[in-house]
Amino acid sequence: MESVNKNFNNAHLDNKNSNYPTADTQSNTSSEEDKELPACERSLLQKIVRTGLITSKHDIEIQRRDPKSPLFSIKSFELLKLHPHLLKGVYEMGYNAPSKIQETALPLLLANPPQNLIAQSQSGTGKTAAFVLAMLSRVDPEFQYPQVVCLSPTYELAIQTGEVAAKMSTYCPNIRLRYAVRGEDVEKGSKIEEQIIVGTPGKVLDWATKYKFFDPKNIKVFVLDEADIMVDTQGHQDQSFRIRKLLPETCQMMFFSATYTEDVMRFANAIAPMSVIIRLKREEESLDNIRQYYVNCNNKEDKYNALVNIYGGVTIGQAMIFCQTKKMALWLVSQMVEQGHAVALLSGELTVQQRISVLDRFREGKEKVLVTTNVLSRGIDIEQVTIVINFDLPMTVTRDPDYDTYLHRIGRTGRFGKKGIAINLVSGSSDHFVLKQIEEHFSKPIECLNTDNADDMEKLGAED
Ligand SMILES: Nc1ncnc2c1ncn2[C@@H]1O[C@H](COP(=O)(O)OP(=O)(O)OP(=O)(O)O)[C@@H](O)[C@H]1O
Repeated sequence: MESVNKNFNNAHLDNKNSNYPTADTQSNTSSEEDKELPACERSLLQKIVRTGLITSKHDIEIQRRDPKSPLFSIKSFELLKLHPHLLKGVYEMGYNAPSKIQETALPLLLANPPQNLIAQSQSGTGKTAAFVLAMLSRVDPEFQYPQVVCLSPTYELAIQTGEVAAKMSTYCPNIRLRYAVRGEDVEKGSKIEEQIIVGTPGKVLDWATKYKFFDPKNIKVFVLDEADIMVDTQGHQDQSFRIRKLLPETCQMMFFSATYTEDVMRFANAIAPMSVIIRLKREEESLDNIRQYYVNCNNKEDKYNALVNIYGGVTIGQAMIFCQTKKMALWLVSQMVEQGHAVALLSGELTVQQRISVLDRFREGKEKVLVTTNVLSRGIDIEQVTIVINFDLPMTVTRDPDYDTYLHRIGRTGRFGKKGIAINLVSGSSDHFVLKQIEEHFSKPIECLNTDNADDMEKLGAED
């Protein structure tokens, strides 16, 4: 029998770049400034570029509905009494110990009788890995019909979840997964034999009700992922709820969200009543580990020269360069490419598939420099980036300092030992004024750097 990863014949895993939808996910290209990406795309790109866990200093907050049910946390995966093949898959993924959210979520998710769970923690804290492990553990591979349904807000996010399931179940050859996403079809009149369905709400609802490709009464686990994105998407809440109503009373509900707004909680309580609610406070970005500099420049050509000096002077790590407009980003990239530098450009007019491909290459180190606009200013955390350069300072439309964007561009979440360098290229008195305000706002010094001075440049490479 085939394992999960060998059985994604209804999806396009082999060539990420060939089948991603584009039309409805393209950004507006008409404006001069790139708009920020929609939440679902940000979430996807963040998953693509992330290479590790976001660890948290905070404690889990637990709101328990049923005081009789046991609640404990585990410090090792062994304590979960997983099937040995599943445990092997977990270790092979490099997960040595459970993350903070997993410590509390996993015993609950695997408990008998099954418990409903609502879990909220920021992206990157290990939610997907937690529910995928629970989904795989609950499957009975002896039976050839769907037992688990997992809903994701978009095609791409569903594929990401499926890929985690594929890896984790490498040694569980009898567990199989089916994608229920746009473009996938099941032969009319036939029944799905795979035990896990991962898909988008509309498609799953159609498969359950209109085509009856599977019997919802056999579903033991219902996962709703990225709930905050679901509530923002027209129709998803309603479709999810309609699916939920088809499921048996005993079905275990697992509800995951990166945020905890009123809308999300209303949705959560409708989907997963009588849940244990666990929350992990967001790890705030900070400038603590960042050395900040500014370089005096006369014009954009001067900025470019400064950049080339920095680029030549610092050989470690990777750099991200932020421009305020697409036009400026294009100009900068063309200059750098002309001089033979390997640079990548990420701007708003790219399709989802192009963005993924740019970020994949950057993450793999094929390009050392990524030039981007505000599309990436928020919520994308590329760990291996050691230098962030503000080719243009972040400003609001009224040309006031945009403190949030500054922090999001260069700040780091409290990951131990991650130092960074931020360099602001400033030209003209208004830039200087904005820089001064930024310095005062964060109460952190921004030092002057002369990129023509060898001693100054040496500072950049120094450890502290
Ligand atoms: N216990 C663990 N040990 C080490 N790495 C882990 C562990 N759990 C998850 N990871 C890794 O950490 C990263 C984030 O995990 P995961 O995708 O599960 O987080 P998430 O909270 O679901 O984030 P998102 O909301 O973006 O999906 C992934 O690269 C994942 O492989």
